[in-house]
Amino acid sequence: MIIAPSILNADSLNLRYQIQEAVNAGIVRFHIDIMDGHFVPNLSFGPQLVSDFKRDFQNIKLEVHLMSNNPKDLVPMFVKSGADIIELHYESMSENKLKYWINYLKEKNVKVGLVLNPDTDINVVKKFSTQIDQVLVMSVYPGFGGQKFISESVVKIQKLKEILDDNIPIEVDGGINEETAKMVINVGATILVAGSFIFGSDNIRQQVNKLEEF
Ligand SMILES: O=C(CO)[C@H](O)[C@H](O)COP(=O)(O)O
Ligand SMILES: [Co+2]
Repeated sequence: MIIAPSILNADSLNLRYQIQEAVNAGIVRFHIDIMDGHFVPNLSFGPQLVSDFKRDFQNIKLEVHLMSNNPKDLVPMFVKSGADIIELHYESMSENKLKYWINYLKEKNVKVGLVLNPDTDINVVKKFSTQIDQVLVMSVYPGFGGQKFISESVVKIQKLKEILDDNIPIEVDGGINEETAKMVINVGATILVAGSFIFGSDNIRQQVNKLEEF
């Protein structure tokens, strides 16, 4: 099981210290939410954050959750910034464009995740399953941290597990806490994104430990 903390709701002015605390608690991968103010009604980080992060935490893997319908400008930027994994929303572009960008990332040796919004049919993954490295199931509507976990996500993950090859891990993003983590792990999720549960507390190590118990 991998825990990928989302720094979306971390304290921007104390980011380095909060990241370091999570690393000290054993975290080896972070989730960077990129919001473009268009595909989702919020703004977050840019490629500079990713390159600074990679410069100062060289052993840490970064997954970029790209919430944008402007892949043409943003995908190359985040490849250049050093992202290890780029996660593209099924809903953000046509299937042909998605195939194009998945191939582009493969050629650049960047791993690819396919992201599904809460209302998206899980069967769409079948069209991409030979090309992707992981699937990210959104358990909230994308755009903001700190939302409530959508409980229907559990059945969705269970069904996705049945149609996906075992070598494609399922990641879950949104509203993850001790209870919801247990629910999604029980049905086959192996990567958990957790934002406010980890950074909304004064004790980051303790929050990481709580999720790592499973
Ligand atoms: O993609 C996201 C929102 O669009 C975030 O990754 C997600 O919301 C994590 O935050 P939290 O754990 O607080 O729900
Ligand atoms: Co995210």
